[in-house]
Amino acid sequence: MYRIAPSILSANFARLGEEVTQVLDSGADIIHFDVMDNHYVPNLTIGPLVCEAIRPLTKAIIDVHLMVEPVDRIIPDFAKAGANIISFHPEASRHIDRTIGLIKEQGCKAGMVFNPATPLSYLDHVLDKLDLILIMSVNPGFGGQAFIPEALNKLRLTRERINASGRDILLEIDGGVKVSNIAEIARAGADTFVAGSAIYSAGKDSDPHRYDSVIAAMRAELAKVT
Ligand SMILES: O=C(CO)[C@@H](O)[C@H](O)COP(=O)(O)O
Repeated sequence: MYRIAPSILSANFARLGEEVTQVLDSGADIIHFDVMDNHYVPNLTIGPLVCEAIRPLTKAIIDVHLMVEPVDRIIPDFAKAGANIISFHPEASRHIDRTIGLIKEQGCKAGMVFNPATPLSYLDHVLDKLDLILIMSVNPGFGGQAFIPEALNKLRLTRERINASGRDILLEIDGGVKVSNIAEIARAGADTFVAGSAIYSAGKDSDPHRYDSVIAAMRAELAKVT
């Protein structure tokens, strides 16, 4: 099963609530929530208050991607704000196993995120505790960047490790995902697709169905993958 996860980083923040409900009404599965701290990454975005504000709008999964360092202190705040999945970067945690445990103690699913140059060896010893692995196909910090092709190889290697584990772990890709490359990315092993600019740049602000066609086009591409 494939899941499409629009990144609200590229949404119009002046009307964020509508931007969330409109992508879901257009067939998206998950809301991807990018948290940047101007420290771990050179950009500053949104925090638990915004997560709490959008939580009542939907029962869909809110998938929080923490690009913050240090990471542990903010995890309970996002759990209280209604996050379903919380993912972190291993470089931003002093104690990876403890961070995973903290996310789970708070009742959320735990994900770990791999930057383009982060080795998959961080999965050693903790893979069995993860619910999601996020492969970054851009360097984190900004929407609208070009997909880094090496991410395909990393997806293949990660897919092998997930399959070998026999566990149900989502394999998510994030960065430069578009209608034109989503099928190739799925063939490399991803099952969950974060897309920011490709979705949120579609159509006109005034059209409540502006996201229908881009999400349908992504699904049509995914339907071709065998
Ligand atoms: O986490 C990030 C960037 O750090 C991503 O979620 C981007 O927001 C994806 O944007 P596009 O590349 O799809 O425009």
